[in-house]
Amino acid sequence: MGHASAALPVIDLASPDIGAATKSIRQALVDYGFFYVINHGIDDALMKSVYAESASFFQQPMEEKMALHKNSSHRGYIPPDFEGFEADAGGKGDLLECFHIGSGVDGDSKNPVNQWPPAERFPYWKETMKSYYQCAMGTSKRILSLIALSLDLDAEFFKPDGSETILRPIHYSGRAIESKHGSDHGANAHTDYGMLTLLSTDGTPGLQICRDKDGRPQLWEDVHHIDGALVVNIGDLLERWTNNVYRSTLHRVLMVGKERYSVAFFVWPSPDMMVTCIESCCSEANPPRYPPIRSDEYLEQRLTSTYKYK
Ligand SMILES: O=C(O)CCC(=O)C(=O)O
Ligand SMILES: [Fe+2]
Repeated sequence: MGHASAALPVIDLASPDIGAATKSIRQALVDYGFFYVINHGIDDALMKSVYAESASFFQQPMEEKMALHKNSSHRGYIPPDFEGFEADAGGKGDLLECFHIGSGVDGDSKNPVNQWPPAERFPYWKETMKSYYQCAMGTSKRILSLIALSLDLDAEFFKPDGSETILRPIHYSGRAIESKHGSDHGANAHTDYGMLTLLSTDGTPGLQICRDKDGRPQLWEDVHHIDGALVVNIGDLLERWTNNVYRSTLHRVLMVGKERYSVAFFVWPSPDMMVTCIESCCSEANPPRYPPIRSDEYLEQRLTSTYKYK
């Protein structure tokens, strides 16, 4: 693609050497805000089923998909050109289409906000997505323990309870559709908002990171695909929590003239968690840059400025 490839570290989640894994994660998050994980515990067969279900949903006519249009709980189908990421240059929409599935997948009847494709036509959709959600949550917790240890915190510090976590199957058509904002990117340059993102792709290239968002010209590096590995990155909330010691890195997805599927999993802390500068990330010489904020307040602020829906 004519770009340099990012030399992201590969973290082996099955390694018994926790000290070494913790050290590599720290370095990765200081340098890139991104890394790969292998031996992550998500079964290959499950992964394939998620892609198969995702493809069968997105291949439907637009009217069928729009019947599950994103609701006021931000769950459901999001058509192309709908999101306007704050970080993008001219308010252009993304060409991707995606589907948001949140908690409540664990049978939480207090939170019945998810939408599901009709079971007659999609008999395995819900079960498949539920299984993936649970596996990805397990993997995320293991990664978050290592991140906590890398910050001299208790391994259980981040305690995601899943209530704000989102599973998001994504489809890029590969065609440059007629966009009302003139976008030509699958996903425009953005940072993720939350704590941690787990990303799986079908191997089609397009994902790029920019380590210095203020550099001109911006330098973009390809994140190449490693079979069986997941890409992990942190979001703005964790950057803020670490007083900018760990980086929430700008990334985007270019259209390469080929259809592309990916599956993102965005992990948030519990809604009532106070995000207060982590002790090992500040000192007298480097005082906290941000006031404390509740995790749910921060999420609300970010969502309100991203989505144009009413
Ligand atoms: O599809 C991808 O590879 C990246 C998606 C992404 O960055 C996002 O959904 O936030
Ligand atoms: Fe992202």
